[in-house]
Amino acid sequence: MTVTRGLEGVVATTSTISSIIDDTLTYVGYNIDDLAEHATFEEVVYLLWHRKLPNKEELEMLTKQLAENADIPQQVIDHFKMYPLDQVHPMAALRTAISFLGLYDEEAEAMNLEANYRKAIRLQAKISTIVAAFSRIRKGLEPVPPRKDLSFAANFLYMLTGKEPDPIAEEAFNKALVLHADHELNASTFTARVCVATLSDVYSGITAAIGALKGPLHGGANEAVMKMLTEIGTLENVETYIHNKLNNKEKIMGFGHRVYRHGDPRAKHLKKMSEKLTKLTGEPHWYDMSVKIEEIVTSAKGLPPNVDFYSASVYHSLGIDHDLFTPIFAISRMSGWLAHILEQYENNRLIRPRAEYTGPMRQVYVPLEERA
Ligand SMILES: CC(=O)SCCNC(=O)CCNC(=O)[C@H](O)C(C)(C)COP(=O)(O)OP(=O)(O)OC[C@H]1O[C@@H](n2cnc3c(N)ncnc32)[C@H](O)[C@@H]1OP(=O)(O)O
Ligand SMILES: O=C([O-])CC(=O)C(=O)O
Repeated sequence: MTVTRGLEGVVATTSTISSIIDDTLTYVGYNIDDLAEHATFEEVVYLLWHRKLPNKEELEMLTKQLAENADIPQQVIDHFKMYPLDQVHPMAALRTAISFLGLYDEEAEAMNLEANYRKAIRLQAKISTIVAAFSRIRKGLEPVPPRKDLSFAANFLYMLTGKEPDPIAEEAFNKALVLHADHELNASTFTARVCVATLSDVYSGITAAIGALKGPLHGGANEAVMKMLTEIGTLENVETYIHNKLNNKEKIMGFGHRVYRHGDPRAKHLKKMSEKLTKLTGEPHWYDMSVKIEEIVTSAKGLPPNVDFYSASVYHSLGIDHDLFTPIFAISRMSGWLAHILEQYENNRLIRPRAEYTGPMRQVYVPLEERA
């Protein structure tokens, strides 16, 4: 048996959703740079689910469906109020809430394509409301109900704060959502596909995916980046802090990638946004520190920043609590997970690799009373 640790380089499926070829990322063949510049998140959701950009009517229809399905059951809100709120991470709350939400979906167990598509709309619509409601409840505030007249990006920021975001914040948040929407067979998407390949239901697949995204080697890195920036505190401290970490063989969060060799094409967009937004909020030091960290890590280790690195200072500049950074990643990636889940169902085969056994062999069973 040949063991490929971490399944590096293993091609486990075909897919028509997104591609990473020669460090270029596309969604259904559209370069991420064009989508980041021009597309709304709603257009990207349509693209990932239908493999074509929507025309005007198709986009209006999806936008309307997302707006009409954004309310969440009162039971989810009441459930949040029962959590030990001072110790629950929002990703744990989100993971639990999505699973809980499935209990109130009459079609949760239905396995036909139409029902699964309707569930996709409901999940994409409700995840923003869930994250925003949890954030408010843990602060002792009442949730703000979703508005049907706002874009997906603006509606989330509105539900979080109770105030309509300004156009700069809406544009930045929309771009961040577009950039995070899908990424081929990343760990959380693979998790979702493994789960539903047993013919388990959509809610189970998404719950599993959220669990995988939570870890700091994957989506959790964006929160960890902000923790690092906060710990460093000033530009003068960057050099010593980063060199100490590297000397101790510790990883620098937000750097490196399993697939990209010369850099993550999403990072440059987030870097530009970070520069603009940190200046606007009068906190340019977050950007300056990030640039300095990038210089040191790139020259010492040859590792460029990934999507999580500059997104940290972008979300911070939008006034978002640091432990909501990964749930926000999940709001966007929900679109990709659902596209992959639907694709998996279309042409399913159980995903079941092998393990090379390296433990002891030919052991002799000893009765309990004779064991040392
Ligand atoms: C949305 C996303 O999921 S993007 C990724 C988000 N995760 C992070 O930013 C966490 C930090 N980065 C990492 O841990 C890794 O680069 C990963 C998990 C992204 C990719 O991991 P892998 O492909 O398995 O690479 P692996 O962890 O084996 O690293 C290879 C070598 O580069 C080093 N390395 C990789 N990333 C880093 C890093 N961020 N800082 C320092 N060294 C690193 C490793 O220490 C290792 O060195 P060695 O060969 O001397 O032991
Ligand atoms: O593809 C990966 O391994 C991780 C990643 O960048 C993502 O999920 O966006």
